[in-house]
Amino acid sequence: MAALGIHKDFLMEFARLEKPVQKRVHEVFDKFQEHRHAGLHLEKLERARDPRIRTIRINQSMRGVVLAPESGDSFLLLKVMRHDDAIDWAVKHRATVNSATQGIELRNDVALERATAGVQALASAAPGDAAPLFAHVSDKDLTRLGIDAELLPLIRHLSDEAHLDASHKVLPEQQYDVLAGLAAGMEPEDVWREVVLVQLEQVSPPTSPQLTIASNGDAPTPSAGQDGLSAAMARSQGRIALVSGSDELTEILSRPFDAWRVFLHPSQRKVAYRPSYKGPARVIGGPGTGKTVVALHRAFHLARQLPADAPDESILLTTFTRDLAADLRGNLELLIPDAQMRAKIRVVNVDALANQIVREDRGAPLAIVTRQKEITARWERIARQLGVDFTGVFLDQEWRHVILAQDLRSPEAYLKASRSGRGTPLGPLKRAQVWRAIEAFTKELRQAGEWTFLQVCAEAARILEEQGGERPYRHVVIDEAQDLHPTQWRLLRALVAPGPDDLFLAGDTYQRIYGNKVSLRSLGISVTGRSTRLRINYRTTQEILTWSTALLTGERIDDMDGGDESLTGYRSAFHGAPPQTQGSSSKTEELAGLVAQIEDWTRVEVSPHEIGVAVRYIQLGKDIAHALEQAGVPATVLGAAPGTGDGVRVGTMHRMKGLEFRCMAVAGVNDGVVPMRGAITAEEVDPQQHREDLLAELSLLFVACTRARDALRVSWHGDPSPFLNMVAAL
Ligand SMILES: Nc1ncnc2c1ncn2[C@@H]1O[C@H](COP(=O)(O)OP(=O)(O)OP(=O)(O)O)[C@@H](O)[C@H]1O
Repeated sequence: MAALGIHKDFLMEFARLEKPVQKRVHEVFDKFQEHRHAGLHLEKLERARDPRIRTIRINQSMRGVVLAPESGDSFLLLKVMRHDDAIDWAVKHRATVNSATQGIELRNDVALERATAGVQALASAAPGDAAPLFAHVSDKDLTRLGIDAELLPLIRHLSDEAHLDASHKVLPEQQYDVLAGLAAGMEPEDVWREVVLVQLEQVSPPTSPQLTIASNGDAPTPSAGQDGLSAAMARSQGRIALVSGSDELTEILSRPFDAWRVFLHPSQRKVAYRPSYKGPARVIGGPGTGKTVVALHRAFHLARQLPADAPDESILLTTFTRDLAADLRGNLELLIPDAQMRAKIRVVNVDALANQIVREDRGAPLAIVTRQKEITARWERIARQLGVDFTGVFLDQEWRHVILAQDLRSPEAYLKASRSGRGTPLGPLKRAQVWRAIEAFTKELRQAGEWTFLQVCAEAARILEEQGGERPYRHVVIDEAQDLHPTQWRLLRALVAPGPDDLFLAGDTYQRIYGNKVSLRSLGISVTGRSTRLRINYRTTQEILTWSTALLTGERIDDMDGGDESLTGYRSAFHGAPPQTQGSSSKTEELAGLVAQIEDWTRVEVSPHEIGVAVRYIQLGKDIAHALEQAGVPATVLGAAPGTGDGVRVGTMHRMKGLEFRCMAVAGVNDGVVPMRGAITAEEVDPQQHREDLLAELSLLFVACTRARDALRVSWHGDPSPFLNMVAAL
């Protein structure tokens, strides 16, 4: 049986080709099963380091590079390039099999030899005092992790991480992954488990999306009878997609930019396509590590596992906001072209779902009080009327973080409740006063027929619990889990019966921006032993990641499960320019500099819609959009009154959550604005809440900065935000 593999690089290069050339590439490889027998015109090259690497004519100027062994029926599309570049690439490269994972790796022999000679010459000319980067790892361990003897002379001379990064291009990718893990401080045993074993475990995956994208059928698994190349291709998931036929080739090539549909990293695939979890499971990881991608694939996997008679919308895929839910819906369409299969998954944000449950129960629409300012003002008025000495902010926080969070329904329950997480102790008398204020506040809402969002969630959970019986969903998949309030968790818990594959969560507590802290265990959701961390960032360059991570260094962040989170070991798959920081003396000057930068970006072929601008408050965003429009650059303010929807996307930092942009500017990062003075509880009111609020503001800046793919610019006018002190030394 002929097998065709597509290397990730091939798809990336294909994506950048003009449409007619793409069409031609498609024609050349379409019906590859028949062609192979008829003999694809694969040309051998003289002087090639690897005689199995051949080229094929696409058109006058472009050639494909293909790995095609002498015997056997399989071939692998490696590159598609301009004629001379393709020949040059093809003669210098060699395909080998990694000794640990048995997957295919590619190496540029010529560059590798040159780099090795270079470091050796340098080391003998100027021997340094410092220990080499991998002095602590034995040859035996390196070999066990798949580092081959040929590479050791180079690796043993690497002096630091920057040196390793500089060698990235000449190292075979799997071996680089191993070395990057060791350089980040991981023990060889951890690298074995997280980098090598995940790959080995997938030698015979039960099913994989790359094989089922078009057919949704089961994947052929490599067997001993197939030739070595096809087995090695199957062991290279994450880099090579196996294609089962012409339809599947068409499907993959139809959306080449969306590589996440096809190429999951083994660590992502392992989580998403695990046949079953005994109970709630979750994926964690820093920004851009593909948590949303994994959540989408998990939903797909669960949909495929449903029994044939399962009704539509048996699975819920949910998240925090309506905008994020809309993004998930769009991406699900890309991942699952089959509309019938897609119909098994309902995508809706938690609040909208809660609203629907309560609305249907009452038979009437609900009036929701959405504006936080109005809610605080009501608390202030009630405190005055009752003559109690609490601020509106304090009462609102006590209601949300203690009473609603623990679902306290009586003054007795509140009197006994733990208030851990709150910084001001409250004796019985004070608690009685708070309870009176809460009764007055909720009574007023009830009489006006009004609700807050959290009340709606609490009510929806209560309705489901009281109904008992069958739960509305078989599986619930949750993205941006770090921001959900305990009330929302109680609703999610009530939506699905406890059992295998009930809940699947994706989240990152470093990105918590709404101050909703939870302990999953206390909510009856135990993920112990079913939590996996992703470490490779696919969005942001290493330079932007290092800079942004420094903002949060030293902060203690919980992991929602009784432990602490850590940012160690994260790394990016790309490199680029370091972030720029720019201070100005006035707002006018800052805006002029920002507009000039955006104009520069658009001059180097970045489309306006690939540029994002994040600000802490919307008015500044409107001013920036206005300044851009005046300079002739189209701009849209996200979430504002309907505009054209084109151009540079300008929005609040909150609104940027979950989005990404090729070039990102974070503007107005001034003292007093970031953190926003009004959003921070005074230390005298509640010292613990004060710290939590500061942390949420810091996370907000972190979220905004990590939306950048290639370029990040952070600017301010007047005094810079004190948060920037943490990165000033970088
Ligand atoms: N295996 C992959 N191959 C190629 N691209 C990937 C892969 N995994 C993720 N990506 C891409 O990386 C980017 C980040 O992915 P995603 O949004 O899922 O990350 P995330 O962890 O949810 O990020 P955040 O927490 O910052 O919102 C997206 O553009 C996604 O398409």
